[in-house]
Amino acid sequence: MIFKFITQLRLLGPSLPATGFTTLKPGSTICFNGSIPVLNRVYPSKLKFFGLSPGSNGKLTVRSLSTRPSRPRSGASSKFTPKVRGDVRASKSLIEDEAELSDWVGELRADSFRARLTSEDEELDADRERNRVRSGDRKGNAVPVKRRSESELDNFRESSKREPRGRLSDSFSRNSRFSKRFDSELEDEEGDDEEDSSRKTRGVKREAKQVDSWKGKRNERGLGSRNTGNGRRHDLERKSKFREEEDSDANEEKMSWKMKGAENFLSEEDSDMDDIDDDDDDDGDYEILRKNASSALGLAKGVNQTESPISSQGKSDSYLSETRFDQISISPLSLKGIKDAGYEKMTVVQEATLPAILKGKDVLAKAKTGTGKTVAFLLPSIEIVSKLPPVDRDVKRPPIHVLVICPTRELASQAASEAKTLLKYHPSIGVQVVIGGTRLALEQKNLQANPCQILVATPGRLRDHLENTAGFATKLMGVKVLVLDEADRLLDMGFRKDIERIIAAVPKQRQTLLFSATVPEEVHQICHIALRRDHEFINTVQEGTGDTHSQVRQVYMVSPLDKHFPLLYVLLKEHIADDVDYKVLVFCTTAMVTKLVADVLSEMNLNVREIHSRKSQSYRTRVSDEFRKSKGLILVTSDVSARGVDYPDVTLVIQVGIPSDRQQYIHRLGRTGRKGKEGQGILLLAPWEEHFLSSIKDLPITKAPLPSLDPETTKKVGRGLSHVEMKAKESAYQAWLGYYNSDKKVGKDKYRLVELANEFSRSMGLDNPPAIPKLVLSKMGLRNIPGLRAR
Ligand SMILES: Nc1ncnc2c1ncn2[C@@H]1O[C@H](COP(=O)(O)OP(=O)(O)OP(=O)(O)O)[C@@H](O)[C@H]1O
Repeated sequence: MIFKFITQLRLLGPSLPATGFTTLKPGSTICFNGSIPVLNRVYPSKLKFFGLSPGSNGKLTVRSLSTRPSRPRSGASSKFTPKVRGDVRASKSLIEDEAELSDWVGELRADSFRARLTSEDEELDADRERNRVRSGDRKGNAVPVKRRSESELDNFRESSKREPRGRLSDSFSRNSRFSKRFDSELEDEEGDDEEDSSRKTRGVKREAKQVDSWKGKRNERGLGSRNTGNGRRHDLERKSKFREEEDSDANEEKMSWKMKGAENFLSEEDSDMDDIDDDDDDDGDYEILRKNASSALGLAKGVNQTESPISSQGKSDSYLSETRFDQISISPLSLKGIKDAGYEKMTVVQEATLPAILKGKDVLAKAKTGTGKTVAFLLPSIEIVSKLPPVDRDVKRPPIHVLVICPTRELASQAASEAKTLLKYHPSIGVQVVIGGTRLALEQKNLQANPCQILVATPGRLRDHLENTAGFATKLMGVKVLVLDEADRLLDMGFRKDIERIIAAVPKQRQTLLFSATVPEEVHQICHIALRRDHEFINTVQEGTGDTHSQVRQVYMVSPLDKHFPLLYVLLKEHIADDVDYKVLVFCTTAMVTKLVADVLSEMNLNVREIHSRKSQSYRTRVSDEFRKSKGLILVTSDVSARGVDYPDVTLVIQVGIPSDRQQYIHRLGRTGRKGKEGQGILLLAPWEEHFLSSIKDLPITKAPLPSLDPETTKKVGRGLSHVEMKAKESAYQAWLGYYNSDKKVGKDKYRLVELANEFSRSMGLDNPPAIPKLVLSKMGLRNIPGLRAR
């Protein structure tokens, strides 16, 4: 009774001691005899502050919000502590040089060793992981943000007028953020890979003739046109669109298909390195998924399972809030920029995060893909900069006030361009972008000539500037706001070293904002390296709605590898026949496999572009811009396009092979269904890849039957494959082997792995698998495995 009284008092007044809470453990529930609904309504943020989530039963669940460095915990979460670094599996990324290669192999060996000696531990870990997943821990949810009530909004509007803008809270004495160092040996993703291109001009012409027979089959698999409602038909009269000659800027692109010993053997920079997510094979879970197959068929047959209201134009407005930008207190200059950008209402995540950011809080925000997170962190950052005293023109090294880090070059460029839009009427605030793949010297010159208060960067290139650009470190000492976009990606092992280096280079007294559509539990464990202890976790994904959009229909198909090329072709043809405005992304496991798939589809006369890390930055930018503006185009891509890239109106996302983890699946799928629009997603797996499904079992993905393949199609695809260069096949084979070798499940049994790789080789039309340099084989831990050819 006394305890109840103290805690209730504490909730009503933060100045009172909360002694009772310190004794509570996460997961405990507290009963408040019916007062919780009232407390939650009146003091939701206070409940959240104490890590308390109100349950449907009127009880509170204690959830620790402390992100202090803690002792290593058991289970998957412990992977984020340095002591158990060895648990991190080898990178799936391209390993470019010998040094990286040795690091990678070091990890690999350690893994193989563990695989042999610690199977018991692994079982234990798997059990813990399963328990964690069952208890819903994986979602890492704090209190989901609901739409603000009018009274709450009024308070927000009022307080936003009262709060001095741009005040950076510096009243927190931070614990040393870097009391621990993490010694990941994995190298960064954004290497300035000098690259490539096959100069080959594919001379691809879109087929004008469409195959009507496919249309009838589409609805059986729930992949009907998004325009079905409008009864849109393919326009047979539409003129063929010729693909641009790819070698128009051939001078800029260098041939990268030189086999450079070991350099060329693995996957690539952009295949995901992370090891956050465990895909434990859980037969029980998978059984549930199987049982859901009936609903899968329901979905496949076009049953509308949509939860959010979709308008007749196939668009849901649920990502928008009721608050208009002109109702909140932001500078007139920003408001003008917003109006020009065409934004009227705030999106839910913008409405939820703006007040906290403007109050100076550190924020970790989770919101679904395509719901306006970029503006959510840019707008308040601009407001903060606009309230700072102007920098004296004579200052030799004008400070950078806002530093935004993005994991890929495309994303960084996109964020910078969004910032430019918002800054249209702020002539005194400059924005610049520094990304890999461009000349460092040119960027140095630009930074010198056009000082900027807002800098958007990829981690590797920023580090480069820190180390090589005179005065750059001094400029970073002016940072007031640090943003990590796609925070979970930036905090995983692939980027950790760079991010730690960057955090060490900016002042401790700053505000930090972490945004992503996926915030796995591990991020809560590790975010203390960037965030203050009292940060707010703002989760706009409502409990029970899942991390993907309900208006995006998701299906998976399972078929032997040798059918994947013909199936992919048929699925694309069907979609093209369905939707004259088709815009498709095909995600592949590695850069070299991406190139192979693009080559095959081009040979089949589909209108295809490719984008991956082995392409020059100028090529990547050009293709990305083209795809953004186009309709009637297929972009075959590696994970360089998985996160954040905002291509409007993507109609279909196909993922071929297992994504590196659950997060990557969600982000890739999130390229469609943006801004409330409808979309479709297909995951094409081989039977031995089905274990991945257990990691996405909470998502509304259902099994769809395979389209039938007539012999003519299979022959046609075979002919297409036979025209693809042998080198492309060799590189794809090696990359494929590298990718699956690092998969926890598939790579465990090396004998089986080689059998599967050779199945992949046969699927490319090769009788014998390509030979692989001995050095490469030994680095991969695959020497003397029967079935491999060494050279
Ligand atoms: N208030 C708004 N009203 C309408 N459109 C908006 C608004 N804010 C942002 N947008 C637009 O929404 C689209 C998606 O925004 P953005 O790319 O920031 O999404 P995101 O949540 O960061 O997605 P992802 O998780 O994939 O990175 C962009 O085209 C952006 O211009």
